[in-house]
This record gives sequence, structure tokens and C-alpha cells, in this order.
Amino acid sequence: MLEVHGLSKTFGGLAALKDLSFSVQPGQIVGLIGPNGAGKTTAFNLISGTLPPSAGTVRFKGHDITGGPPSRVVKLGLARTFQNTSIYPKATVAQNVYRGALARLGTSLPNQLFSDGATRTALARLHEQVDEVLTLLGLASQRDALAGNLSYGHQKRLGVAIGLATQPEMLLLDEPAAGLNPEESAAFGELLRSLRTQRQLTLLLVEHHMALVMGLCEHIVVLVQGQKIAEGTPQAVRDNPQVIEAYLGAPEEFHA
Ligand SMILES: Nc1ncnc2c1ncn2[C@@H]1O[C@H](COP(=O)(O)OP(=O)(O)OP(=O)(O)O)[C@@H](O)[C@H]1O
Repeated sequence: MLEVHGLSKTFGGLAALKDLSFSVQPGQIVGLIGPNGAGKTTAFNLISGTLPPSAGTVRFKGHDITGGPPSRVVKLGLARTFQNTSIYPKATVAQNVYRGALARLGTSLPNQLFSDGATRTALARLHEQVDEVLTLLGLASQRDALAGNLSYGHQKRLGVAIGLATQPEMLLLDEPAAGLNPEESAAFGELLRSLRTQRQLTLLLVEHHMALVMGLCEHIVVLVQGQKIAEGTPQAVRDNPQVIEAYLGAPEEFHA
């Protein structure tokens, strides 16, 4: 589904990401972990086409998507959410989700306003998709609420809803559980697992909540200072001495 090969990014003199390679199989849930500044968000930006890499390639379903643009990447079926939920607080929950749905539709605004038959059919389908996504994320009863009035946990859900509304086959989630308490984080993990099944999604997530990562992901890639130091199953990564030293700490301190 996704093949990252030799991906590097330099900002000025700083190598934020060095020669990163890994792949994600269809239907897998893969975690990208590492300490602050390890290059995780940079990797997401390069994969989603938000930033051009200094070197390396990204292939999604066999298409070369290196360097984006993000609109093409989304249309191919690869969507992302952002670390700080990028919602419009003064728009309603439903209006926020429409943004995502329209990104995939790719219809220009004049076409949406002065619509021909084909556009009208596409828009009718789009209304259904927005309703489906709101229901899936448990936000249907709040569809007309202002997004800025949602609880923090629901705002995180809305971020996922906006990504899902683009009808992706793969979703990149940047710290989906940041700021959630352990119970909310566990519930979020269950939600992601059920979304994977219901939508046949492939998921790649950056996350610091280790309990969530270890419980949810089937494969984990560990970055430290821009470099991949390990990858494998949660168990293999948890037991890897280099990972323990650089990131996780001693096993007895690590509550997965
Ligand atoms: N646009 C930019 N310009 C200059 N330096 C940048 C830029 N974006 C990231 N960096 C630097 O690249 C390095 C990797 O940052 P990145 O945000 O990718 O790390 P991260 O693993 O996502 O960290 P965190 O867990 O704190 O979000 C850091 O040293 C950061 O300061």
C-alpha cells in the first residue's frame, strides 16, 4: 500500500530525516514512534506531499507520490490528520466534515454552485458520505454544533472524521490521542480498530501514548534523531535494547 524509500529531509543544515525506508501492507495498523524532534511529523509531511523531500521516494498503491501535491495524494486515497486538530471552530461539525468530502470530490466551487446533473449526483452522494462519517465517529447528534464548542476528545474525533470524509484507503494520523486521558485514549484505540474493519482502512499513526501504540499497532517503526533505529512487532520493539535506551526507558518503567 505504501512504500517509503530512502526518504531524507534537510532544513538548512539540520538533517530532520535521514534515509528512512519502510513499507505498510494493506489493512495494517503501523505506528511511527520516537522522542520529540525525531522527525515523525516531518516524515508525515513528506509522505502526504505537504513538503518535498531532499531525497528518496514515496509510492502509494504503486503510484509515485513523492513531493505531492497533497490534492493528488488525497485523490489517490491517502489522507492525513494533523497534530493540532485543524478544525474551523466557528463552523458546524457537519460543515467541517464537508471540507474533507469536497477535497476528494475535487469539484470546483462554481460547479458546486451552478451544478450540472453529474455534479448534483456527486453532491447527493457527498451528503450521504458526510452523514455516514458523522455516525461512524459518534458525532451525528452534534452535527449542527459549532466545532469550537465540542469537548477536546470530540474535536480529535472530528479531525479523524474530516480525514475519513475524503474516502481514503489509508489514513495518516498525527498524534490522534494527544491530550486524551488513558480511558479516552483506550476508547480512541477501539474506535480506530473498528474503523479499520468497517472501512477496510490502512492506518499509519504517530503517537506518544505507548499503551495505545503497543495495543493497537501490528508493526512499529522507531525513529531517533531522524534515523530509523528499529522496526518490528510491538513485542520486538519493546524488547529491543537500543529502543529502550534511546526512547522507552527501562522495561520496568514502561507501562504498556
Ligand atoms: N519547517 C521546519 N524548519 C526547520 N526545522 C524544522 C522544520 N520542521 C521540523 N524541523 C526540525 O526537524 C526536526 C524534526 O522535527 P519533527 O517535528 O519532524 O519531529 P517529531 O518527531 O514530529 O517531534 P514531536 O514528537 O515533538 O512532534 C526537529 O529538530 C525540528 O526542529
